[in-house]
Amino acid sequence: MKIDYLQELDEEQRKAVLESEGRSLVIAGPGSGKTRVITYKLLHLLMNGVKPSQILLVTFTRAAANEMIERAKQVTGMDLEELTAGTFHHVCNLLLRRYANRVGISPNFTILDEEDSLSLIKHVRTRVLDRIFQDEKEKHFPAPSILQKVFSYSVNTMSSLRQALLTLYPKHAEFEKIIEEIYKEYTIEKRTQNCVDYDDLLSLTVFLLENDPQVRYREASKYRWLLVDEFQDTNILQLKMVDQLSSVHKNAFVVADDAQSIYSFRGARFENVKDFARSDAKIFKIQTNYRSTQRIVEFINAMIPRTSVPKLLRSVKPDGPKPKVVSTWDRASEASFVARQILKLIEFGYEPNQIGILYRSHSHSFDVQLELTRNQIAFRILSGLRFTETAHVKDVLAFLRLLQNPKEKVSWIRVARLFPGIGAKTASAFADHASSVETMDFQEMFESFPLKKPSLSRLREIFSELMKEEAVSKKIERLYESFYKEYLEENYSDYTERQLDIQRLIEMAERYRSLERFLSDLMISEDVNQERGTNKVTLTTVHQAKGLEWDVVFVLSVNPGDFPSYYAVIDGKLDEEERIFYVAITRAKELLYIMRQESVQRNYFSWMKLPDFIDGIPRELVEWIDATD
Ligand SMILES: Nc1ncnc2c1ncn2[C@@H]1O[C@H](COP(=O)(O)OP(=O)(O)OP(=O)(O)O)[C@@H](O)[C@H]1O
Repeated sequence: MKIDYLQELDEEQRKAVLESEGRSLVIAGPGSGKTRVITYKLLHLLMNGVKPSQILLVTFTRAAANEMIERAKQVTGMDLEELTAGTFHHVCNLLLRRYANRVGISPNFTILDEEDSLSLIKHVRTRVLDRIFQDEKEKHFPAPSILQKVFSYSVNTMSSLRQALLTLYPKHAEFEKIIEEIYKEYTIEKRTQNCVDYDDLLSLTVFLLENDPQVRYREASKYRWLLVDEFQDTNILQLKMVDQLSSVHKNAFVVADDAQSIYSFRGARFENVKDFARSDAKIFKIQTNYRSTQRIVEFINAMIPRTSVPKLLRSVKPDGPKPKVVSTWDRASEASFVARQILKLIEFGYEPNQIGILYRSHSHSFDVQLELTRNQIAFRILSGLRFTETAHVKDVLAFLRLLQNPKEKVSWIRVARLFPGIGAKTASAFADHASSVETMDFQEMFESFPLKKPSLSRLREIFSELMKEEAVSKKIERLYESFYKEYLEENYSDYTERQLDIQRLIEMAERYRSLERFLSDLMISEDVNQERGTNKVTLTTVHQAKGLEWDVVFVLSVNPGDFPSYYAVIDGKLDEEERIFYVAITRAKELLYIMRQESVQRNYFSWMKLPDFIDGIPRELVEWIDATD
């Protein structure tokens, strides 16, 4: 039995399993079998006398832990009930149930999920603002979702609220004191209600282990081995936990691909891998790539992020075509190239579900969504809602739909509610009125409505402005500039992404003369996909593609400003952008297309001289395709 399982490992993997002891770091390349190594380490420990109760296995998701345990059960035939396994949050919960009193809560505490925590923040925020501003409304004060992000970032990076605010939302720095007050009251609320949020689970555990040597010793003595997967995405609190819980037996086996650390916005700390390596850890590298063909692996080797531990991946797969860099003219021609190519690939025998379209930002996929729909190619989207379903695109479309059909109630209710002082009741009353009056004229509709409110006058003005514009794109532009841009800033923490979506919608509208045609093209996209089965092309952001793979991968919009993202570059996060690009290209098994648009080079960001990933590609490793005509 022992011989069998070790033979399923290659030499580097076997060495990592057999020779690791004390603090050990397995630096793994993409597609090199990280899961296999950690599972076999677990097996190996169990087969060599370590009891299940002496092992702590920490994974990124609960499902990953379950899979590993199932495999270990199959091979060892052992009962593994006593093994502690799951995410960091799961482990924290177990510990805090035991020692809650020592951190000022009762063991029967309840856990708030993100939505619960958001509503508590909302409640506290209203109370504090009412107290400070009384009747005056402070309309520029950050929304509850922004506060939630700031609080969470500050906990997970162990930085002050001020630092978190300056990093994430410097434009709200003037409200620092009030935000601090809300945070304090939010914390008190949680304590008096005996509940904790996800971030508390981590921070209270670390606080407990750090400040109570007795508990630390008792808990750390239990575990002879700590096994941690996806270590590149841990934050500072999680690193501390690993150190604390391995402080007696000193056996911590962590697996990481530092080049795939892409969650810094959630507080993940890519430096954890380097800090761990520096702390006299034994280092193992696993560098055989079982996923991609030779040419793709050569390309991956050339594109390793500059800040990563050097690795040289070897491929075991037969040779295939070189990755392709395809120049198109703009988003529309990129989309039509991708759709045409997919039709050819399917004709050639590739299954749609073996094709992935990856992008840095959800908005980069809009034109492709439209083009796939036109070509009757079914797709599924992992990266969130279809763009016509996102709240902000729906808002804009509601205005346009009313311009086309002023009788449509749903859209009236939607647009009216965007304005302060208009609640559900007034919105419905106005919608009823608008759909029942004879006239199709907006001004008359507003004039004949008995209730007068400043917000309704503002809405009326907006419609009169929109009527003045002929072109569809100009209508959206006007709406955006005069009202909606500011609305997004005030209501969404991720407003920059949403603003980009609207700009993309404007670009798309530029290709249409008729409003009716534009709206129908956007709306019919739903139907085609619902009719099809599950064999669909996948559209996803690179973040959501983590751990996945496809035979064919298209990476969209590799243009300076799009990918690498403009916002990340100006925030000094180019290194993380390089890692995101690395994750994207390492998902491909056989064919890889890197798409770029020439028109974007020539206007937009060209004067800013933003970094360009295409410049860093060695010419001989790829095939260059000019599809600009
Ligand atoms: N020694 C091996 N021999 C044959 N196949 C292997 C071996 N080790 C791993 N594999 C296979 O390689 C593929 C990639 O493995 P896995 O998905 O675990 O990679 P990974 O390191 O998690 O990749 P990534 O981090 O890029 O998502 C899997 O299909 C796995 O079964």
